[in-house]
Amino acid sequence: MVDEILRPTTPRVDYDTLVRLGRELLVAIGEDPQREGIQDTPRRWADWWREYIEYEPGTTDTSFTSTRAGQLVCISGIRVWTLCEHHLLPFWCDVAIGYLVNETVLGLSKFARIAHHCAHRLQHQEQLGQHIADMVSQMVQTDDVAVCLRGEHLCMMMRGIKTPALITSTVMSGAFEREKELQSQFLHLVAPHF
Ligand SMILES: Nc1nc2c(ncn2[C@@H]2O[C@H](COP(=O)(O)OP(=O)(O)OP(=O)(O)O)[C@@H](O)[C@H]2O)c(=O)[nH]1
Repeated sequence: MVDEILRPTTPRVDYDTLVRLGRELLVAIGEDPQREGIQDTPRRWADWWREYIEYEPGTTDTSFTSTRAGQLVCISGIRVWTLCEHHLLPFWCDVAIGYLVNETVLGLSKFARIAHHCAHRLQHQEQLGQHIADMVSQMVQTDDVAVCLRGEHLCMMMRGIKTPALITSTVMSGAFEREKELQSQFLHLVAPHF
């Protein structure tokens, strides 16, 4: 299973510690954890971390035998939310994935499951793109994989430089790296979603 290769086991949170840290966080920012309205906030905060970290993507590897190799398949418009590893603030990314069919055709929903699976960790955008490309590549058993991401980072929007900005990154492997025409075709086909 590819999931096991890229991420040996689903990580587990230390829930009780998270609840305690949630309480300490409130105190550290000058709040009274006993104040009405935030008494359950440490528990909710721990729940959110658990939901995020212990995310289960479901089955990601249903595949079929291809009748003919060479088709370009693109899946775009997948939106994921993830967390910037520098500031622990969210960023969203719209994800487009393309591959040249070899012998294996992956179930269409699995591309979105893979993208969400890869999103549920701390990282930066370039890592997210590479994780998705690596996992898709193993699933479809070819290096001919392209991934394009466009994202907006709260660590740039609501703090620091405080500017809206869209960040686009790409991963081009195999034929997508070698053949500029194929690369352009992929980017043209997924462009309406960006
Ligand atoms: N390449 C890349 N950089 C990121 C990503 N997310 C956050 N960063 C950047 O990580 C850098 C961290 O820089 P530091 O100078 O250590 O931290 P900082 O003082 O909070 O930086 P500012 O955001 O400029 O205020 C910043 O430039 C962020 O914009 C990402 O997904 N990819």
